[in-house]
Amino acid sequence: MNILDRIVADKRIEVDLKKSVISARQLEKSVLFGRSGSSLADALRSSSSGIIAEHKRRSPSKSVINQGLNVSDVVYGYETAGATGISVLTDGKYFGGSLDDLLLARASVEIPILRKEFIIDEYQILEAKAFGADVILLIASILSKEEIKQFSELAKSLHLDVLLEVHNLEELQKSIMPSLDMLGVNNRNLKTFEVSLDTSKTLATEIPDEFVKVSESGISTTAAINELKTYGYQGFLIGENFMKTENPGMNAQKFISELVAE
Ligand SMILES: O=C(O)c1ccccc1NCC(=O)[C@H](O)[C@H](O)COP(=O)(O)O
Repeated sequence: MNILDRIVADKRIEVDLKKSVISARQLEKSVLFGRSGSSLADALRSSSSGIIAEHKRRSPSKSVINQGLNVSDVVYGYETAGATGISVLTDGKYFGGSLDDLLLARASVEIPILRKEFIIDEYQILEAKAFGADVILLIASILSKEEIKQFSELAKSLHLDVLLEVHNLEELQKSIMPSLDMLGVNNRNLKTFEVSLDTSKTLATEIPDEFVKVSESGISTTAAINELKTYGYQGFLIGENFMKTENPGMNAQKFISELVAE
């Protein structure tokens, strides 16, 4: 079994257990469920940096990245640095994240927040809304076309943006539908962990113009972003490059200042 299959198998067990503790009805009663979110896609269309800065403690490909930081400090640092959006990993077992991280992030920043999660059930979309997210991630390789449609339509009905992630042409072709806002190309193969920015470059022309294009993973230089911009990308998801330092917010500030000055 590859790591992605393992993550998804564990996620199914986790979601079934959670449903028995907090019902969907209870999630819908949360104060944040009624909050009108802000659109990451709109923010990216008018942003000069396009940076979506991620809170990421560890990962299957790198194990520990940075476990000693306070999520509120990190995301506030990102917002102050000029990030256009924030990504918060909520998976516990493989990434050391939690829904509490999402809640604390929501309490700390105004800019759009992406719940970075392996969504395989509508329940997780209700959770995203109840814990303050503005955007959900759907990963094409773990979902059928019907699930992508069902989940993205539910998200839109809750006024959440949808970022659909692909890694190859087949995933892209099966996924294109009007209920998506952003198409993300993950430069990391989630089964082998191989990373290449060429993945974003190759798939760029296949993404219809109505979707905001987001390049994800393995981005560590402003030069890489300037090159990806020539392929039409407006969003750039960066985790490890910021999180591996003592002060991710300060690191992001330096990076974004350099980017917008070029
Ligand atoms: O990052 C991993 O090792 C990973 C492994 C398996 C599934 C997903 C994984 N990462 C999720 C992400 O998409 C990244 O956290 C995100 O794009 C940021 O990437 P990076 O800038 O390379 O940290």
